[in-house]
Amino acid sequence: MSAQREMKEKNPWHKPLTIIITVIGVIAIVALVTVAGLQNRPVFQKYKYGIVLDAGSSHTALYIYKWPAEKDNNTGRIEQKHSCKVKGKGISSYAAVPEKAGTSLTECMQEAEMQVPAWRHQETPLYLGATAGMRLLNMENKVASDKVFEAVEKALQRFPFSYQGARILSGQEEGAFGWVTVNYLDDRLKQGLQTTGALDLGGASTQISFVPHEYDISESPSNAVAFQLYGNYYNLYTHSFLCYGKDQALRMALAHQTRSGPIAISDPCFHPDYSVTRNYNTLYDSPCVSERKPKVAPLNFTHTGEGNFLQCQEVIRSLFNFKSCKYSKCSFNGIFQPPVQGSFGAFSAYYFVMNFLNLTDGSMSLETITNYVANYCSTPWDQIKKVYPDINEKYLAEYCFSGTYILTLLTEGYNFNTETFSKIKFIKEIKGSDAGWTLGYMLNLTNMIPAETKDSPPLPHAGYVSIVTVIVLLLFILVTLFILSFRSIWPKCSKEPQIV
Ligand SMILES: Nc1ncnc2c1ncn2[C@@H]1O[C@H](COP(=O)(O)OP(=O)(O)OP(=O)(O)O)[C@@H](O)[C@H]1O
Repeated sequence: MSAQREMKEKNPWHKPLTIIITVIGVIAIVALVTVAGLQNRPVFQKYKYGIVLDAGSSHTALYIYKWPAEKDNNTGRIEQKHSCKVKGKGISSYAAVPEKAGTSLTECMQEAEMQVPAWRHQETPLYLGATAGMRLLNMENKVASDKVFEAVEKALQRFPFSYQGARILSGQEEGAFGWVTVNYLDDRLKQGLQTTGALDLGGASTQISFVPHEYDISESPSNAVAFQLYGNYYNLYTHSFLCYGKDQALRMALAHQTRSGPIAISDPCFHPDYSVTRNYNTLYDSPCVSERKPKVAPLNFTHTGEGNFLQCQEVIRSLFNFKSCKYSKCSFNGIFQPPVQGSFGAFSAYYFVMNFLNLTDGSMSLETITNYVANYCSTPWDQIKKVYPDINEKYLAEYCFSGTYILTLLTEGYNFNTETFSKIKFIKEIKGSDAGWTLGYMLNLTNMIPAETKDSPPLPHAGYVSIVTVIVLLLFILVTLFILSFRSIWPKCSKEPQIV
């Protein structure tokens, strides 16, 4: 009782001051936390956009990408917002009527106008990249190729976007940008993780790209691409085989079988009972086979199926030259290739074909997959048509060839074995964005991947609020202690101490 009394005597202002400090403190904390919370709440997300047209040999596709506007400085995550498949064939097929190459793009471009907010149109970059179809047309007929580009440019410039040009990508660019796309979408570049290789099977060319172990780039400099991304260095091996996309490979396989100009062939890569009439001129109308056209041949030949996987592999093997290699190691046709290494993402036709055959599971061994394809090939054509009535008949007829081609290319061409094959994932997209070269191409042209700076992500909202709260609490305690330590010089309160 007397101790309490003593306290009161010593701290006559003790109680009111404590209450005032507490009230002010609580108000300050509530105010600060509220302000911190409200201020840091993400504002209505605004996006920027970029458009890339992939003018492939078989068709053209339009991709729209978007990224948060406030993170324009290399830190925002870019994702695919929309894609549009242009109706009809690839732009190279319009060599005889170039204007149609331009008009064919109209529908998808109109879709892009709807997809990108109007107030962003003028600042949205628009690119067109052409791949193997135009590479072949350019080799075959440069004038026709230029005319197609002229028509395409004219058509694209009519739209309100920021047109950045149309050009043919080199095979090396196609391979390297496909690799960038896969690793960017997987977040491997930013985090400096081990990268994934990229396998792309188009209609007219195919690409393989990966970062090999102990890679001596001087052995074949034309296959090396050096990158510095997010502060990490990569020595990428990449090669593009022109004419080894699945459509041109099929042409080569048919050319091999019709080299003597027969009136009919029995093809092991097509189903038993399959039979169509094909035209010699149409078959040999490609730089991939034109030189092999038989001197004497009828107008047409009958193409019938046999459905024999092993014999089909024999035909496909004849498309690869394994004889000459001036390097320490080659894939085929005398092209340098270090041993395949690590995991791979296989996309485009690799995915279309393996997905149709139900072989994208990942748990299936190479042997199981091979047996499945062999069994599929031997199934009669009538039966196949009955089981898959809704599948495009051209694709359906070719899955036996395509499946066999994929397995032969991977195992005998690139030297994947049972173990390394199991590290291939057949993919269409990653986190909602299609796998392919287009995203990597745009990232490069818009400088969206910094070479040096490592990204340090901003503090998440909850972390920010917690830190502000802790700082406020600490400040509050500090101020209280400070005030209390000066209590002896604090002016006396109105009430005189009562001495009882
Ligand atoms: N659902 C499908 N089933 C089977 N094949 C398909 C399917 N869809 C597309 N294809 C074929 O897959 C191949 C690859 O298609 P993709 O669009 O990747 O090639 P591209 O870009 O036209 O060719 P390139 O890259 O060589 O210029 C083409 O031959 C195409 O016709």
